[in-house]
Amino acid sequence: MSMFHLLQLEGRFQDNLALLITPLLLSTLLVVVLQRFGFRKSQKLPPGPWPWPVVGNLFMLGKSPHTAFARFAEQYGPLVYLRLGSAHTLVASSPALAKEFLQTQDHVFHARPPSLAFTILTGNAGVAVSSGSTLRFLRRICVNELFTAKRLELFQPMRTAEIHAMIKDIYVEAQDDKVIDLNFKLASLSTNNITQMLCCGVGTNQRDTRWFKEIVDEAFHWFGVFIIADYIPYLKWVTKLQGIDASLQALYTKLSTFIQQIIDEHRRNPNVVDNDTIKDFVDVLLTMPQEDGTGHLSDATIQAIIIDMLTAGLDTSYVTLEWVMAELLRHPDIMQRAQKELDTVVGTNRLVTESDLQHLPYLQAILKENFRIHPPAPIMAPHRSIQPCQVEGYNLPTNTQVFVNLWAIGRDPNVWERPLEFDPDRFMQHPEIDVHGRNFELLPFGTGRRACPGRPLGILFAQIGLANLLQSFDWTLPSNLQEEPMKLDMSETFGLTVKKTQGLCAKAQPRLHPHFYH
Ligand code: HEM
Repeated sequence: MSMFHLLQLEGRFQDNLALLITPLLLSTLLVVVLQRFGFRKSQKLPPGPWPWPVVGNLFMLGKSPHTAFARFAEQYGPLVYLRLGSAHTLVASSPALAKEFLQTQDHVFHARPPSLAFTILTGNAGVAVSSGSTLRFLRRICVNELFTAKRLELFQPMRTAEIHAMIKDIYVEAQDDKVIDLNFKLASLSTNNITQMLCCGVGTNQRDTRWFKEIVDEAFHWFGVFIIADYIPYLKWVTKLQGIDASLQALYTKLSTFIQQIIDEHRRNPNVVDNDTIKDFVDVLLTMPQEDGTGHLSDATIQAIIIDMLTAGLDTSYVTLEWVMAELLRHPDIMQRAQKELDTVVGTNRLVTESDLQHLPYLQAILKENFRIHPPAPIMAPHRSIQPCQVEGYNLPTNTQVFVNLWAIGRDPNVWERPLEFDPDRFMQHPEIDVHGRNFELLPFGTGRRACPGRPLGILFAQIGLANLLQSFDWTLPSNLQEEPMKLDMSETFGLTVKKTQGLCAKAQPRLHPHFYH
């Protein structure tokens, strides 16, 4: 999760600029004086571009903040100071600085900046907007109850059934020589997998999961809208005038009403709780006590956790598979080597299973390489300091927000040899580098108190999804690109997660005996 909901730019800032001009001009005179002669003069700050009055450096971010941040790092060094509206902002673009903010000073930088969209859409509860003891409590639930190895194993039949259904679908289309819309197939797979595990394990149907995707897409739209009040709080009234609060409230009502129906349904028909019965997360959450150890979690808290997981988990999971398939289509030699590994370890007389994954080091190296060059959440989600602190000799005030630019670190020639080359062998030579938050040069899931709680599922889903796609089919690009695969368009669209601008399409040739596809 990427969870750029807390940044909310997606390039729409410029589109909304006209709406903001009048209030900005009115405010400028006052703020320019405070800004020029206030904070910046009294503090020695890291280098960075000069901020404009009121808006600061916001307008310099354009449609791809991660690449703009990388350009600033080239110009000013790995620690850059920006002013986004009135928010003191740092961008960290080196493994050493990632370690400083996410490990050494994790106790200071573990809060999140305020976000109107996220506050309203989660009912101001849940993991992403919490802090202090509530945050610790909710994260304990995620780590100790929801994403445990045992729980993930219980959901294995569901995951396998969904993946096999997708493989069968692709087989049918491949028989008709159709070009496969991988973007759509992978997004549907991720939606079904996550919604079933969260709350649709029982009692709901395909219509419900499709509905989820629609409403989550609507929420994503809002996470991508630039909301001026997040950056310049005294302009809250502009946001109200634009009707943003009301629209967000209406969406929240729709989302929470639907999830409440699911909670009520689970309450009426509780699933048997034992090792042989698959329970979804709502079932688990209904049994959990409150923070003080009494009673049960409130419905509002359960709703917020489910909304957190939906928004953070759906897109991150499928874009990982889409980017890695795009890289493999550009590098047929790497795809063939991964298939050879599958044929050697698993063979062609049975389908790959999750227990095979640990024996597939090259497949794992491919995914690490993909996380390096295409981190789904390229600037993570912003962290905010809860007290004044010192970093590299600079005195930073409370409420300084920091972005760790994973995208820039992954492409930095000082960190990686030939950084723009897709070469999984770098991780075959260094298998000790993993994505579990111990190696600061590769942090696709973050690390520390705010690290992604869904990491075990994110990794598992990517590995088993990729293994099945490669074992079941030979993949090639559509005919116009077959001769020159490197011409495949790899442009990115920034948002909650960075997506391929053009959804991936490819041709599939079955590799296994036909009975495996039925
Ligand atoms: C490939 C898949 C995924 C990637 C790359 C990913 C990445 C991330 C990153 C970078 C963060 C922010 C970490 C930070 O700020 O320090 C995050 C947060 C989060 N992720 Fe994931 N994620 C993935 C899948 C998932 C899944 C499947 C779920 C749940 C179903 C999930 C739930 C969350 C939640 C709830 C947070 C917020 C944590 C907090 O604010 O304390 N993620 N994720």
